[in-house]
Amino acid sequence: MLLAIDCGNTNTVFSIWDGEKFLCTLRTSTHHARTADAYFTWYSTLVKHYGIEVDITEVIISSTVPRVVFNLRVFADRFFGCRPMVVGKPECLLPHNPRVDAGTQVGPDRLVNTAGAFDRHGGDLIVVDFGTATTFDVVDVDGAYIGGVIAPGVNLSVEALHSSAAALPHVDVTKPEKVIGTNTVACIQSGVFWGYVGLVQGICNQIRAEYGRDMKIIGTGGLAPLFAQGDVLFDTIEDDLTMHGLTVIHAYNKENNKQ
Ligand SMILES: Nc1ncnc2c1ncn2[C@@H]1O[C@H](COP(=O)(O)OP(=O)(O)O)[C@@H](O)[C@H]1O
Ligand SMILES: CC(C)(COP(=O)(O)O)[C@@H](O)C(=O)NCCC(=O)O
Ligand SMILES: [K+]
Repeated sequence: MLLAIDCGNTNTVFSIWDGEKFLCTLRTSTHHARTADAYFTWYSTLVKHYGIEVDITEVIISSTVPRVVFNLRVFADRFFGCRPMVVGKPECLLPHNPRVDAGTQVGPDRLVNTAGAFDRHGGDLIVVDFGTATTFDVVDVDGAYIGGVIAPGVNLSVEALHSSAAALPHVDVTKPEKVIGTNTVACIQSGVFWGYVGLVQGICNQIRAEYGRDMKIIGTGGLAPLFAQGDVLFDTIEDDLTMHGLTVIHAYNKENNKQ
């Protein structure tokens, strides 16, 4: 069985696969100081709770936080006796190499999103990932990541307003009924929600114009479903895109990586 780990700046998600069959997803917050033993305590409690028979033999990791990889490697080695594949390391092959400026360390989550999206949809894509940052990943016709956009994440913007303006409270991001807010909370919600709708539409239009071909837009990440409500921002929303990408890269390495 495969354990696929997607570690973002906010959340760490484990998903367990028996061949092509998806078994379960486990989610915790990301902390670089969490030890291998702490991961195992959390993991085994949940697996027991769900009553799943699990026998992990392989592990693949994508992490936007480099420091967590050490403890996840120890976790894989100590409890499953295996050496994980780590996306972004030279020994982990990608189905298509990115075409970006020399020396650029592309976020592994973006490489994984690209692989997952190309496997499902073919090329000419924009993947919009509403994580800690809001990223736009452009997938070329042949499946290569060719760059994109990094914008501040939705929750980061909310926190920045609250921490820098004394009279502004922290608000939950929801879709407001009206654009013109008639109280402080409604005004902030409107600014964040409609601001991001405009940001996504504007950036996707400009990417399309610069790229010069029609492109499909795929939404993913924690807050994507919120932005799908009623507005035609995406062609599809796929919460499992990063996990799917990890299984694609894992299978590609099994087939092509003989080291
Ligand atoms: N199901 C959800 N509903 C609402 N907010 C969510 C949900 N899942 C994640 N979030 C929030 O969305 C943001 C991005 O989450 P996530 O995609 O897990 O980020 P990352 O991959 O950067 O760790 C976080 O601030 C998180 O609190
Ligand atoms: C842009 C990101 C911070 C997004 O991370 P996330 O929001 O998923 O935690 C991450 O992909 C990253 O650290 N990228 C490195 C720079 C780059 O991709 O060009
Ligand atoms: K992410």
